[in-house]
Amino acid sequence: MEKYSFSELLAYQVSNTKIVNSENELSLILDIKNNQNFLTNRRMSSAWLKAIKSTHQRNSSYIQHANQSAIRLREEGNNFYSSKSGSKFDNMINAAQRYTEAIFAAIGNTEALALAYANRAMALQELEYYQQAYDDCVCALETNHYPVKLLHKIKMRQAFCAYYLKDSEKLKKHLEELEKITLNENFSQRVKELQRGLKNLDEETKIQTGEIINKVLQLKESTEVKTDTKVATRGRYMIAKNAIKSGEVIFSERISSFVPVDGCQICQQCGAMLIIPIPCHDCDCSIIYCSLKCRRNHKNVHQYECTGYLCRLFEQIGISHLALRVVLEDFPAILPIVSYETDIYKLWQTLITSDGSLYTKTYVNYIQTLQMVTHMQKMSLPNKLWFALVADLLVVYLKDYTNFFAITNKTKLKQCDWESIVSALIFRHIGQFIVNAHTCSSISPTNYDVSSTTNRFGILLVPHIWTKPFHLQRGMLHSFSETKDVSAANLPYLSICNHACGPTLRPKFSGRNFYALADSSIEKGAEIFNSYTVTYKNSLRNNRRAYLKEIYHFNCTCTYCQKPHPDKSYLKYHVYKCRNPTCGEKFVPTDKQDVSAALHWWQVENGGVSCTFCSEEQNVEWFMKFTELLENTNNAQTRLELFRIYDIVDSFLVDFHTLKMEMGNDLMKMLIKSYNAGVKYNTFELNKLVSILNFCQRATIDRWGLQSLEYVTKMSVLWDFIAVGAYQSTQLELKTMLKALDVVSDEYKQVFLNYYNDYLQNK
Ligand SMILES: C[S@@+](CC[C@H](N)C(=O)[O-])C[C@H]1O[C@@H](n2cnc3c(N)ncnc32)[C@H](O)[C@@H]1O
Repeated sequence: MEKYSFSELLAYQVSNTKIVNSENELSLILDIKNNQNFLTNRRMSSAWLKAIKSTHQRNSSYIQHANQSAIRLREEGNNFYSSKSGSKFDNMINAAQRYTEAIFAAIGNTEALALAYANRAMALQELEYYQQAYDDCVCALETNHYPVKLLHKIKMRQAFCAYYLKDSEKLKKHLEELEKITLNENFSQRVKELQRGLKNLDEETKIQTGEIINKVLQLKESTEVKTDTKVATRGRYMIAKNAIKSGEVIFSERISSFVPVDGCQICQQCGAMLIIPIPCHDCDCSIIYCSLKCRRNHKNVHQYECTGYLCRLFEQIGISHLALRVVLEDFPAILPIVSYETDIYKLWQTLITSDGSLYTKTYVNYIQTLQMVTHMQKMSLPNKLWFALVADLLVVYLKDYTNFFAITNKTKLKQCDWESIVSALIFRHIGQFIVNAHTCSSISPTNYDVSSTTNRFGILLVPHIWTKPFHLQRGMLHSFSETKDVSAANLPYLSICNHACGPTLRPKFSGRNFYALADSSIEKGAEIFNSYTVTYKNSLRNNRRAYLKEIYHFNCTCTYCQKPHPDKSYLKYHVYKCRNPTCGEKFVPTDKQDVSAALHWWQVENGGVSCTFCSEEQNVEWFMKFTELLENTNNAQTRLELFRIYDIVDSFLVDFHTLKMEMGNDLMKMLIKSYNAGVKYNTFELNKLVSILNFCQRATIDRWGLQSLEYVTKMSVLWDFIAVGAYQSTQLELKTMLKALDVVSDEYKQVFLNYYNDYLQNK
């Protein structure tokens, strides 16, 4: 079986299942079960899962090699820890980074792992990450391989961390533990010091960590849900109950379930990105947490997913992972309410019919998910079968590798019926998430790959950018000048919003909290629109329409799509002035085959652009030259040439042209790097720099608005130039820029605010 890939397995099973169309998810699952090839398919699924599991089984030479790597990395960390040269802070960062790599390299429950955690705790304490250091001590002890002779050291570290965290309860406990150990003079002295500290600790000032991001916030009073009875496809929609001002929160919602995308390094429980990772060794460090608290809170889910992560199952199933996650998180809560049912069909109706008894229990979150729209019925039978068989495969996984179905033991239905129900629920959620899942975007580090499988220590442990926890070095805010999709989430209330190509809301994702901010002033009674795709300022109507029709099954008739020139707002970012002296017309490149490629010719190999009036091919050699020169901005001559090219193209690329903005942004990023490397700019260069920065700001606001991640990432470069004294902003400008941070997650906002307070507010 191991020679089959996931898609080959599914394709074979689909071709092997001869059934007619069914009316709902449960009937299709039951039809599949009654099919004559069902047992063969099931055996294949089991064998395939077994095969991928054995592929990831570690042999003894792997284990030996892993432990050796862990020891070597820890020693590298020790060298940094005891280094006397260079900045102490960066040495500690480097040490903690190597210890983290040692943690990832080590095998679970070994001395190598215990020591890697214990040593990281030591570096993190120096770096003043006290809660993380405390958690590391616990992780070291949990391995049951921490050397007994060193126990006093780790207990002492816990006591110190507890003291700094102002946690008198824990401090007391660790002091009592230390009193039972025979200590030398030095350690006894430290215990006395801590005993004095305990007396002074004020319980009320206990530091709360990780709480901001975890606070449950739900705000829905300003909105109301209606149902369109005239245009059936529009279904439910949301309106504003009161007038809402631009930038205000329209509603907020707790993300009920999410899964990281592309192995993004985020805490599986709270979604935080700025973390010192604690991996799960049982699944080969495939997932991480920001704290032991999050690991504890996620246990009810991870106990069922750990083996799946170990054998890389979830990487292969895309959005179906979110469907499984929702069942794992939400199904156990409704089980006691529906466990009286003796008939599987009736049970299914209770689950999916909104006038059923379950739906009177408004406190049950899962019912909001169960109500979400699905277009599964509109899919072709082979497509439906594919998803149904993925759901069945996941049930086989739960059966073979977890004790998930033990929760159904004391119910009236048989386990095989519950298997069908769970399969049908996963299948239903897959259909729902095709049109309801939300992609969470976040600011992301530029010099650290958050999806890397080799570097998994996290941006907080990258040297030469931080001065203390969450405070950056001057000129280093551009380390956060990119955005990335980090997770796929279930947000049933946001899912009620219908689509418009110019949305009324701006999403803000912060850990597990979601906020819908008003894009502009909203009148009482106006509909709240989300955008399911790229907005009208960033895409062509036909492309959007085709996508919305194919995935969401409706024809977009929003005000932007109905305008006489629906692409005008987008094409204005692609206007050229013909270089042919006898022509000189303004034109937008076009191509019958592929308009997008014609508009973005610089991203296409050997791409070029021709005037649509005189057909003259325009000279674009400068673009290659510009890109090449960007590599060497430390050189004064190169910079002069870059500014010269930028000036020349200014008259060719009209107004807020996309390419002119991209070139400006790239140039600014390279120039701040050069500045940090010691390059000083003369007055001519500073003037150029200011004018390009101004242009990029205006162009970004025109296209994405001030409250957008796009703007904040550009602002990060601008703030660097302000911080180093190369650009001056008025107080009003600074205030406006601070407002833009409303759209950023709380953890990144804190980094930006710290930067502002450290380097900008007195400029
Ligand atoms: C995320 S749901 C939105 C909420 C949905 N109306 C409901 O009743 O739950 C997406 C689905 O709503 C419908 N929809 C969303 N926006 C629409 C629009 N502008 N016009 C028509 N139908 C729309 C489509 O059926 C689409 O697949």
